[in-house]
Amino acid sequence: MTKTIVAPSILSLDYANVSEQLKQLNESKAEWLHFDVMDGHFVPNLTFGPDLLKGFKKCTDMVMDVHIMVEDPVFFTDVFLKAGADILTFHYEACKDEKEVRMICEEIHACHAKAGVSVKPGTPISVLDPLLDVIDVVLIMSVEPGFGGQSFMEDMLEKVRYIKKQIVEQNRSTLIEIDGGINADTAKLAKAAGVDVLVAGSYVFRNDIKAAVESLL
Ligand SMILES: O=C(CO)[C@@H](O)[C@H](O)COP(=O)(O)O
Repeated sequence: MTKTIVAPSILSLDYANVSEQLKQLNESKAEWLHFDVMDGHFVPNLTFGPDLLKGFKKCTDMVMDVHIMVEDPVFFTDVFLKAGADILTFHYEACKDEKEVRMICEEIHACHAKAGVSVKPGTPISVLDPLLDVIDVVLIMSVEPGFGGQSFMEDMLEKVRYIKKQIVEQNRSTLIEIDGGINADTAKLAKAAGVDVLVAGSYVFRNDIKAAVESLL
């Protein structure tokens, strides 16, 4: 059986209680911290900038899994790599063409970070087939990006099964990450379909953090 990684999404963190929640995260089995960057254009919400990422990096050794939901991935890639992203995931839909996706992934690699590419629910996952050689993490959105607390779209599991098959056939080590509506029940479905990394926001932060993380593994 392959190992599952849990990546709590700080979108749902209680910002009146940050240090206590970070302490609990550091004591939990979560290995990645999912940092959602939204520009108010690509998605209808506005979130965090690079200074916050720098701050979090000082408080935890967790892998910084930065997901940029932005219209201009070229500009923001550079900004968040400099701020310390370990994994930088951008959206396929925000790129002009396949060539641009490849170029951004190569820029991320040149900064010794891992490259992730995400697809919204309406985008066919097969668009990533010819790009798997440069993608370290495929991030499948299982809700419309923008907000935490939405319901899991079960039909996204078909995308997981499809891309898993491609990864195996192409003999790649690309990880599959899923984001949106993850709880103990949907995590089981996602893992059975082939997901390696579970992003969970409201489920983790609305419950006992350590127990919630453990229930996803
Ligand atoms: O990127 C997003 C939403 O756009 C996610 O990372 C959410 O933060 C996940 O939240 P839950 O669905 O787990 O509450």
